[in-house]
Amino acid sequence: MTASLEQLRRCHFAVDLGAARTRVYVKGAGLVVDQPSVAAVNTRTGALIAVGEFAEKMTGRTPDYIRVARPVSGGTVVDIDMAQRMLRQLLGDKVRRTLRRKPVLRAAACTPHDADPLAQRATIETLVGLGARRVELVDTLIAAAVGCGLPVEQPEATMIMVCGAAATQLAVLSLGSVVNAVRIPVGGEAIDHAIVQHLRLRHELTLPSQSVRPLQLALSGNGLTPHGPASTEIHGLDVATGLARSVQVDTAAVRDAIQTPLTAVVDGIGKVLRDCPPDLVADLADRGIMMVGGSALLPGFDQMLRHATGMPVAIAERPDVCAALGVGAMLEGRLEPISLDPVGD
Ligand SMILES: Nc1ncnc2c1ncn2[C@@H]1O[C@H](COP(=O)(O)OP(=O)(O)OP(=O)(O)O)[C@@H](O)[C@H]1O
Repeated sequence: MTASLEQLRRCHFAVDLGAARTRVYVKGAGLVVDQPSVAAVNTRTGALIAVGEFAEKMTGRTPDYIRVARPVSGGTVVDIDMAQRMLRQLLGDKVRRTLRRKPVLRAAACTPHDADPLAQRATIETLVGLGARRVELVDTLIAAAVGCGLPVEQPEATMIMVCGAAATQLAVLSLGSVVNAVRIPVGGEAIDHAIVQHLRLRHELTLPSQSVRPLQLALSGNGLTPHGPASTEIHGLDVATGLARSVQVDTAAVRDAIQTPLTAVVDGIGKVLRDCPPDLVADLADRGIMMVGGSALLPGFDQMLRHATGMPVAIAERPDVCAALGVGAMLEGRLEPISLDPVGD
């Protein structure tokens, strides 16, 4: 599915439409958009009121006539029209004018490794609606690996773990291709959800829908590991009375609450390694796993994986924007193509 480096070099901009955030890389200008994938619409007039950070702030605080929409769900564009309007607004007039000047506008887009043809079509249509005459698709796993500087083009194994909002994708790469990959439908959202449920059931506390990142609150410091704080104070609303209340939450209990989603991720690592050729697995014992994606920032997640797998685990320098920077590097021609042409007899 991944386009060739030659095709990507001819693209003018690249888009990574994620369930949580949208990133746009414009050739020659760098990362110009990194905003939540959210749009707010006036349902009476159909007009777009806000996009990105501001629209996200509106979530849960809107009157009847304003709808806050998320056009991307589970890594797939579910509302093409809304995604186009959101992207147009996020790009702004200046960037759009620059792109419009290209005689044949070419775009690249990151797509999950296992995206089905319908999901791929939806991404392509979204960008065609923005004026792109050709759209190249790039596997998010490869883009992220390039973005964090892994030597993907070498004949040695590298393991990348893209920890997104809706899903975690894991792959072993070698010679510029995916050798084996899995997609686990567990990401930052599932972990947040597990904590919200825990607070509701154990402490009868609800958290305002979007104002706080429940995870950050509950796991302040290094809460995912036993070395973190023993308890942490959380502010929320009492389930029964609706009044504001604060509780001391035991971090060990929170750790247990998120064990189920995190176990699925550990199982995924085992699954990828089991189906890999032994030589590549041997490479990985030294090289380990590289974590990218926003959820890689979950405090202590890397230590937990290190403990569970016994492998070295590292977090990329800018984990959240790796995929966008990786596809950007391909657009700028910073990646040398590997030659796998027949060498002759
Ligand atoms: N510092 C942090 N600590 C914990 N979680 C974080 C942090 N920063 C971001 N996240 C989580 O990372 C997720 C967003 O990651 P990212 O931007 O990679 O997602 P995405 O690319 O939009 O998602 P997907 O790849 O699933 O479509 C959110 O669930 C968010 O809660």
